[in-house]
Parts: sequence; C-alpha cells; structure tokens
Amino acid sequence: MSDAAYHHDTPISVRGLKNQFGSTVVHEDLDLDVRKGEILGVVGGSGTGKSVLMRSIIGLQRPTEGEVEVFGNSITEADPDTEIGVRSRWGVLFQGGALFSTLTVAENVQVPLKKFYPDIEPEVMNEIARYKVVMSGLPEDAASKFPSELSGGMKKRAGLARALALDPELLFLDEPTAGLDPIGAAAFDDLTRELKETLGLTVFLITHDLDTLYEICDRVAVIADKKVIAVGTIPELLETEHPWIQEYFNGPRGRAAKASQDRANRAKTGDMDNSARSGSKG
Ligand SMILES: Nc1ncnc2c1ncn2[C@@H]1O[C@H](COP(=O)(O)OP(=O)(O)OP(=O)(O)O)[C@@H](O)[C@H]1O
Repeated sequence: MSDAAYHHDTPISVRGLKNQFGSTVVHEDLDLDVRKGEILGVVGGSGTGKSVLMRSIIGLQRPTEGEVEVFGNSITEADPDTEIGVRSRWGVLFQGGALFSTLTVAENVQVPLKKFYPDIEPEVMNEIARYKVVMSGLPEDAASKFPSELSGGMKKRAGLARALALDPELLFLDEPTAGLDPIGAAAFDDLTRELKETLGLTVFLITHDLDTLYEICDRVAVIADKKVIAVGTIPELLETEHPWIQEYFNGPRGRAAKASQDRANRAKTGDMDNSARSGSKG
C-alpha cells in the first residue's frame, strides 16, 4: 500500500511505543493500527496502561520511545502548528466527563470552539453548542445547566457533546459506560454506534464493559505484558491461547455478555424477544 493510502485507511498508527515512569515500564515495543471507520475496543487489566496509551496518541503524554502518527502526522515529533491542526480533527471524552464545573453545558461545549475558531459570532457559537447537546441525546434545556445539576449519565453525554464540538473524524472515549446503570450503559452504546454510522467516525474506546465490546466494537485490542498482545474480532481473539484473553472472555462475566448478545441477535431475527443486557461490569 502507498503511504497516502495507508494513512487514509489507518488514522492512528503506533510503532515501538515505550512509556516509562521512574523505574516502572508501562509500555515496551507496543504497536497498534486503528482502521478508518471502526470502533476499536481497548481492554486490559487495571494499570496496564490503557489511559497512558490514549494520552500518548493525543499528545498529552510524551513517550519515552516510539512513534505515534495520527492522520499521517507525527504526534511524537510534531511542531506546535501541525499539532494544533491535527488536534482539531479529534474529540476526547475523558474518564468521568472532565467538565468545567463553573461553566454551563453549552459553555463547556464552546471551549474547544473558542480555542480553534475564536472569531465565530456568539449567537452562532450558542447555536452550535445547542445542536451538539441535542445530538448527544440531552434535552435542549440541559444546555444552560451546570454539571452539578446533571446525573452521571447526563454528564457523560455533556462530555460527549464537547468532544463532538469540532465535528471530529476521530473520537476517543475513556470508559464511557463506567458508573452507568445497565440501561444507561446500553443507551450510551447505542448512541456511540449511531454517531459512528451517521458521522463516519473512527472510535478508540477504552472499556471494561464486556457488553460494550460485544455490542458495538468492530475489533478489540488487548493490552497485556506491556504490549498489544492481540487485536481482532472477539471470535478471532478467542482462538488465541493467551490465558488473560481466555479468562476475560470465557470467564463468568464474559459468558454472560456473550449469552446476552446471542439472545439479542435471536430477538432481532424474530426468534425471541429478550435483549436484556447482562449487567456485567468490570
Ligand atoms: N503521569 C504519571 N506518572 C507516573 N506514573 C503514571 C503516570 N500516568 C500513569 N502512570 C502509571 O502508569 C500505569 C498505567 O496507568 P493507566 O491509567 O494508563 O492504566 P489503565 O490501564 O488505564 O488502568 P485502569 O483500567 O485502572 O483505568 C499505572 O501504574 C499508573 O500508576
């Protein structure tokens, strides 16, 4: 494949990544490609460095070694201008939403707009913010509320509205369903899938939620032993012998999530009307 075609099909490419904090090596020789238009689930035990990987990709964490490219631009060696250009092409939902508590939801959504397009008229800013709020499944009146007035699920949606502010091509979600009840989590999964389909987004999604993996992820990358040890569809992953993968997907929670998806698939084809979420949370 030519370089240009590769970058077009592979918006994120990580090669030989190393991250070390003091004497603790979190990543060593980690490689990962994210394909255009996919939802890639990223899993791994606690502390395996999923968030550090995401921070390395979006340029918040300078790696000890290795190369990260986003849309063919080096993040690791970016000069400040390219970095800014690339940054406007992605949106990030951090763990817990990370909203500014002294700003309303609409003002939170406007933070990236003001940073990248400071000359937009205030009325247009307000209009865009309202549109993103509704697109994220919040009632329109949520725009004027403060984060403290929102439920956990609404805060996630507000964080998502902010992540969508700049019409990104790439969306980073760090444990979006953590702390949501099973119905709220399923609704958030549906929204993620809908946004991917309607906006053509590529999604990098860190999760412990097996239902999310089964329901919406096109492929799953597994982090263990400081690397991405496997990446593929869940059936492909199950063919590998790695004990962590086997325990994760074939353990009781993994089996419950699979059974729940099988039921949902049968319901879709009319066999049975039961699409209950397994409720398994990591
Ligand atoms: N800025 C930092 N300074 C020192 N150590 C750090 C820093 N950031 C992360 N770490 C360490 O790197 C390791 C990986 O952290 P990270 O938050 O990426 O894990 P994770 O896989 O996202 O975990 P979890 O599933 O629990 O959220 C942890 O041991 C953490 O303490």
